[in-house]
Amino acid sequence: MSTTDTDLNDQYDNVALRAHPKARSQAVARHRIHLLTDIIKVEALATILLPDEKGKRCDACFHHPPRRNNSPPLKRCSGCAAYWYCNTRCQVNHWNLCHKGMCKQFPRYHASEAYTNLPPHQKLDALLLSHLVAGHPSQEHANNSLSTFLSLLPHNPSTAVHPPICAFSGKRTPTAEFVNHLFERFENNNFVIHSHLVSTGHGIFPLASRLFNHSCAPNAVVAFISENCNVSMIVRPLRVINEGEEITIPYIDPALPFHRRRQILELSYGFSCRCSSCMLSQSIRIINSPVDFKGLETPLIDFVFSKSPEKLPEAQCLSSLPKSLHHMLHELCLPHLSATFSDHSHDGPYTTALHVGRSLLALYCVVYPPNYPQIGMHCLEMAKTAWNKYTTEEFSSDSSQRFITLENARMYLRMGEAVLSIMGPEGDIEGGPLEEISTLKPLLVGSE
Ligand SMILES: C[S@@+](CC[C@H](N)C(=O)[O-])C[C@H]1O[C@@H](n2cnc3c(N)ncnc32)[C@H](O)[C@@H]1O
Repeated sequence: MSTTDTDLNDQYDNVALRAHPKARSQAVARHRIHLLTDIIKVEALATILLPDEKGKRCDACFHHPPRRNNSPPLKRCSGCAAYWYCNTRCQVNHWNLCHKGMCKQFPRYHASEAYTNLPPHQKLDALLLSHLVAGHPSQEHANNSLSTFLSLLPHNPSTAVHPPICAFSGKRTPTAEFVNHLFERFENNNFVIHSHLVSTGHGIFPLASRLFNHSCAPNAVVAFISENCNVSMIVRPLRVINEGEEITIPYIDPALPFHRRRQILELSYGFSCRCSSCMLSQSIRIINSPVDFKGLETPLIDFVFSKSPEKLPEAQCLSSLPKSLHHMLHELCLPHLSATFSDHSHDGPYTTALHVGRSLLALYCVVYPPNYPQIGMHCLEMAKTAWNKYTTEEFSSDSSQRFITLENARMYLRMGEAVLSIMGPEGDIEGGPLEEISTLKPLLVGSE
């Protein structure tokens, strides 16, 4: 173990670093970690909003002001007119974190050909790198967070050439070597910041990158919150994690088809995943010709909910998935179910939405570990769809059908609440799923 590992080991209550045969080190649980524990909280070293979010969220803490008439609008930086803040505190914090070093030069940089000709993903890297360098123009006086970032495994040390960054105004001009050194660590260490599964930006959270390896069957996930005029990441367990067990997070969506996951992990992160999910998926043969999923939906639902139609399974269903249902893992199946569900859950017919939505829920229980946030969010959507059906459709003579629909809405709300409470508050609290649950619950409970 390096000195950094030893330093890190002394600092955190829940996590210890151990050597790992392939990934340098791994984070293991110091003791049994229970649900609802914040395993670790890490403040961002640098962040960048996605272009669609600019002007809608605070550039410092990513807070999205509620859409109420009396809520104060975001304040715009009067220097560059391109950054927005909740209030003076956020503005001052961001100024000190990075904006001071680039405000003056930003409009010219943003309009330059060197920047505008970059493809979208490189623009994001260029801006994030500009933020990082503006706040940390050299290795001198590096704080803990920057030192940790510099200790991370680089992705492609020999080939990385940094994209054009915003000129820095300050005493020490950053050297190209230093900027490349930072950029080498971008691809395999940075995070997509999200609020309830919607991406809002990119960010650098060095300690989290240093600690957690990837698994497609992870036992923890990351959530992001606005705190102290900055964005913080919280790592939360999806289940009880035993003492000494490795704590893993997903770097990519575990629902992606196996071959796609393998490709991204090899290209962007430089390793082949050997997690239980990949080992199983490797042995599953899926035919490439178009498959009619329809005939398989009901057997899949029956298989996943065989113990109880009203309860989510306690274990991931992939390892016991019968061969006859393997085609449901075809790369077209999940996107097809998901698109059909979202079309019909908004515009109806709700009966179709609820049927397809149940198949999608069953498939989620195969590709995700229990308590994965997508499962909870989908259950909430199912509860809302059943409630829409209950309140808007004519049930004429058949009142038992109406009652079954209400019971279904209650069941999905219970399932969604159980999963999303494990995830806890994150992202936009106002209008977020936990708020939606507390609005919907009394309506469902009070109806007959
Ligand atoms: C964010 S870092 C994780 C921390 C890393 N273990 C360390 O010691 O700094 C990402 C890098 O760790 C390695 N890694 C992460 N998960 C891995 C896994 N499941 N198997 C092998 N290598 C892994 C890869 O080299 C990847 O590019």
